[in-house]
Amino acid sequence: MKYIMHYLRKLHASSGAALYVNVFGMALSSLLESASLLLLVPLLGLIGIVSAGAAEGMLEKLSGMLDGYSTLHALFIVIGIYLLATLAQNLVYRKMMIHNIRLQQTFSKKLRLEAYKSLLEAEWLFFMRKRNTDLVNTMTIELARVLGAVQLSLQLVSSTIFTVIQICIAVWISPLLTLFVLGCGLLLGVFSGRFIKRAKQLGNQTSMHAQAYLAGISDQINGMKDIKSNTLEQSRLAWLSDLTDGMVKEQMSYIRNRMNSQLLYKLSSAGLIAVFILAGFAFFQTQGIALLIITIIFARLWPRFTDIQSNLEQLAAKIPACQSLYNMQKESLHAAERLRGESADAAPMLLERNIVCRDITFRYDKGRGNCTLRDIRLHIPAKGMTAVVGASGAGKSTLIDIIMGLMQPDEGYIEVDGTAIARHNLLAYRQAISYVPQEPFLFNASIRENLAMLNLEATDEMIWEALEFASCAEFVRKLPDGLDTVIGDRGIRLSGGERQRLVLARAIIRKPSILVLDEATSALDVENELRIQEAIDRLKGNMTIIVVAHRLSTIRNADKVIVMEEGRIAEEGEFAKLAANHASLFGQLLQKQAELRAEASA
Ligand SMILES: Nc1ncnc2c1ncn2[C@@H]1O[C@H](COP(=O)(O)OP(=O)(O)OP(=O)(O)O)[C@@H](O)[C@H]1O
Repeated sequence: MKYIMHYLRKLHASSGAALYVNVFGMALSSLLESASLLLLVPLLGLIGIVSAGAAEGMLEKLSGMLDGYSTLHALFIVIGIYLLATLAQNLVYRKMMIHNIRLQQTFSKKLRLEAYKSLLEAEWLFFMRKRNTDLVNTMTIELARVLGAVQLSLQLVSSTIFTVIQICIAVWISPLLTLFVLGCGLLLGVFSGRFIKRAKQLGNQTSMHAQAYLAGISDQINGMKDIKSNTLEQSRLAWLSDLTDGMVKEQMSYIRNRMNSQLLYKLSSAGLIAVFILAGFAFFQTQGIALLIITIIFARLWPRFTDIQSNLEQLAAKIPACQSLYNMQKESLHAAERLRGESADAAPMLLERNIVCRDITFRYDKGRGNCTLRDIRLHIPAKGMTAVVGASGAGKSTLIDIIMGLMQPDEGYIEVDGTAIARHNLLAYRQAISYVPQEPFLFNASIRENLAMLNLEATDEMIWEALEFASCAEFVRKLPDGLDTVIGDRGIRLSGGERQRLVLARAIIRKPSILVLDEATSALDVENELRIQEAIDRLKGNMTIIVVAHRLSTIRNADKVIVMEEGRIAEEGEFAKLAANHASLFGQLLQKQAELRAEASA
């Protein structure tokens, strides 16, 4: 319940007084509905279904008010009041429903924004530790279930208010009989506790299945080429079949649990009505018309008990989703970068002299395990091209993430032109960097939008200039919609090389002081690679370029090469000098690549 209360408190904070207006409106609607029901008493007396003498106590008073009128007039008055009460109830109900949806939608927007903001503000390490699809699952399926839980809670409050009002009226008419029925209801509530518990267990399974499904299906759709080329279709179908078997079982258990509880409620409802009609006559001396009214009230009230029970079960099944969103927000807030005193549009830092790594040490598993980077002392000259090379797992990407300010070192720090990078200037530093990742990522939008995202003031002229620079203007010109062509998941398909060059154009349009390319040429053929090389050479001298390279042929023009080995800098210097020393690690790496290339072309 703690997790649901957390989101209800948020709803309260988001809606303020409007929430009380809603609850009050729902209560008013119930009251009007009950009032119109009560008018049936004199109405029935007037039209002679029951004799007027049968109405006693408060029923007598109601009928008594109409004493001075002729039967026809009294009938019109009662029907008029009945119609007015019904009209008022429906108008209030309509208004409240619209109000309710507005509250829900506002809250839904607020919750989505808040959850996404907490994710966006989390440090990069948080994302490295999480499975992407788990985050996607929480932000989509689980978040929708949380909104469902909040809606159910509101329904529960309104059902409870309605029920309480109806009970009050029933108590007014016949306290003893009402207490008797309530006693039975409570007893039933105690029995049905196990249905709610079971629903919560099944809700946990729903969350687990949704997580496994999303993770598996997105992995497999991303890896479809591997599946097809390795003929894994049957095994993947078997995986899905097993998973869906589990889902079917869980859904069947859930529906069985719900149907069982409803069966219990419905049977006991029929039994109860029979018992209290008999008891009304036998023990409580309730008069015919009062008994009729109580019967009507309880015939309407009992389904509300069933609704409350059903809402509680559905709510219990959604608790795991609330817990999952709560935990994600808590963890991401805990991992927030806590940048100090900087707004998101901080002016980019200018790099004039150098970037220096001062004795940097870093571990992924804090306090445990080996250091991924150890005592890194490094000097990256401004406006030059620096290449980072090394065997797989040597720590190249980790070093780049630290140099880009995405991860903070455990020891040591980064210095830019003699100023240490810390929380107060981290954002300005990052604004100075553009990054071309290993796997080129493009947003699901037009080419123009993709490029303008990094420079809101970019004109078409600037966009074409960047495209020319990255050697992609030619193929963009050939596209039917030119700059308006939609790319990304739902857009046209581009080759790896074309995507890579577009990402490079996007990086350039920002006119960054520092350009970081993580194996940016890995997806390119020889011709494209050469064109990219030319683009990078053109950029040399204008900005500081840091390249993580696997293909050593692409870094021949680097001003400085850094060779990494097991988290340390093993060698550094000019390409030609390092290459000339065949005994050096770099010399060996070159040798190995030359052999591999020779084998491949043989
Ligand atoms: N998120 C992570 N959590 C724990 N360890 C990690 C994580 N990412 C990388 N490592 C480990 O840190 C070491 C350095 O990894 P890194 O990715 O920096 O190497 P790399 O030189 O870039 O490798 P590659 O060329 O294969 O990309 C490796 O041993 C790797 O297993």
